Amino acid sequence: MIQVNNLSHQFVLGKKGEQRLTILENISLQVTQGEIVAVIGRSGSGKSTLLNLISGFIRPTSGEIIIDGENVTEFNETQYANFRLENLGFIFQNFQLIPSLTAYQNIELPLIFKGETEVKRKEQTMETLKRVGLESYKDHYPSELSGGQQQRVSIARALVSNPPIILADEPTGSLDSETEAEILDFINVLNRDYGITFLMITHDNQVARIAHRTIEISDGKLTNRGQAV
Ligand SMILES: Nc1ncnc2c1ncn2[C@@H]1O[C@H](COP(=O)(O)OP(=O)(O)OP(=O)(O)O)[C@@H](O)[C@H]1O
Repeated sequence: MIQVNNLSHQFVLGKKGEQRLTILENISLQVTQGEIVAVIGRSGSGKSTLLNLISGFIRPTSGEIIIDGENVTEFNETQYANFRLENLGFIFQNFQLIPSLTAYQNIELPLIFKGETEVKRKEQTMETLKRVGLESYKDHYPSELSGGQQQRVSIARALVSNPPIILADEPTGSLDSETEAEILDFINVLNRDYGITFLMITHDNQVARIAHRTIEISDGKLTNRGQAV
């Protein structure tokens, strides 16, 4: 489903680009359909960089990324943006909801970007709101929701266009432990019932608990930690 081959990334620093910082070196990994894979590693080890490379928000110095049989490394920006809309959902630690939009409007956004009709948008947004159990909160603004509810809205936004893969950067990083457990159970259900593949960054053992497999980044390289307990 996601195949990363010999991926390396250097950030170019300095006004004249005189300095190069190697973050990832010859990384290869595979995530198969229906897996929940956790990426762990100390702060600054390159976990977010790996996710940003897979998402196409930054481009690798070398190597290739194949998602669902497509060599996305060869895509131009427009092709990548379209591919993201169809295939990838995103969940972030700080939810990244738009404060001036209601829960409903935040969830509807990817469908507007996809150019769906109003009728289809309404149908899919309402169905997704039900799936995350927030129907009665649809007209609430993010500031009127708890952290867990905000993360549910952001999960709904990731789910609304039915992507086969969700990339999550510390999805429970700003939640208390009880809400974290609830969101993790929910991710587990989405994986089990809908077969959604999750690639999740975490430095939290709780998150690694629901993962089928854990990968560790250290010194720019990967170590596969095998099956989680
Ligand atoms: N745009 C950039 N330009 C230069 N260096 C960057 C850039 N983005 C990240 N870095 C550096 O790359 C390294 C890896 O950053 P990254 O955010 O991928 O780490 P991380 O493992 O996700 O960290 P954390 O757990 O703290 O979120 C860090 O040293 C960071 O300072």
